[in-house]
Amino acid sequence: MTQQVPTLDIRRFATDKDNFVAEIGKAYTEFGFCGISGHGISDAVVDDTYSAIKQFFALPSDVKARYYQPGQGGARGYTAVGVEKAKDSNHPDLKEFWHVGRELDGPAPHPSLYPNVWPTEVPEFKEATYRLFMELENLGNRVLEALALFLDQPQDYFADKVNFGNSILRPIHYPPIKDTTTQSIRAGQHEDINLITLLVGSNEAGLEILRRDGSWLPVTTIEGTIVVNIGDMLQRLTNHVLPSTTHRVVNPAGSAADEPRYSIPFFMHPNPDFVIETLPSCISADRPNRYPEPINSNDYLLQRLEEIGLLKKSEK
Ligand SMILES: O=C(O)CCC(=O)C(=O)O
Ligand SMILES: [Fe+2]
Repeated sequence: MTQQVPTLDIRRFATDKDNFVAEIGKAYTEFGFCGISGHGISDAVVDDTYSAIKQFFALPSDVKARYYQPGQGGARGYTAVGVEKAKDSNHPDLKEFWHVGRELDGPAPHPSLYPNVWPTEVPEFKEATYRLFMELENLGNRVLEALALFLDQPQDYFADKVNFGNSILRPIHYPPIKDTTTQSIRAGQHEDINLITLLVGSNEAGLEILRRDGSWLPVTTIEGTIVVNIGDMLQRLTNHVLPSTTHRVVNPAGSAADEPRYSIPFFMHPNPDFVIETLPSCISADRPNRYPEPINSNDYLLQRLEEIGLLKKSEK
């Protein structure tokens, strides 16, 4: 059977709400991933961000390294190749990345909402990436509204749980692969930690999701589609009604290994003090509560950052 991650036009959430909610729910229960078209984020916003991040990643390593922020678990600024690895893997991922967090008007409502740092070498970096951050957050809020209805919650269920979310935009550069005998891959198989992830740039080959039968399914979407997937925090909140699907980015074969790959996931997080407690509507006789112990989102995040090598025990 040929399978493909479905794509849905989010404009139908306004015009054909009930069917849209049922279809997005089906896409996520089956795949944990769904392509979103009709999102209204312009090519210019995306292109400006790609142009800025490519300029940054092209800088000398020692210049980039100055933007590493010790003790934050990579929460803001730059993280070099060889630092992050998938949980339970011994081989670090073949990628470097930058994290943009939420800009705040006043004092941070939680210490984990660190201030941003910006690369002075690329003056347009801040405006371009933060514009994309805001537009993706907007889109993420609409996806969460649809998911709230699918979960028998009020449409605005997530609104006051994500308004100070510790969300991050992660521009990633996967450099050309020089050592083709490496045991590492671009991104080892993993599940995302957060509520939902919105991925811009999924048109480039490499992303694959793990199906229940153990096979890997490449995610291919048409240009302009934003891929949105469920992370572990939402999987936990929904008692696995919405599954967080394992995925990876594989190394390209042949001469394609000489080409870099760029992508920009936006990890949407709840407010740091949000307590993840299984939704009663997701518990039944057939689906007993897997998580009787609620957990604070920030504690959950710190535990997970340590597992993937971004935070050392002593820094917690
Ligand atoms: O680069 C991609 O396509 C996916 C990246 C990813 O899965 C991640 O950073 O969590
Ligand atoms: Fe991921």
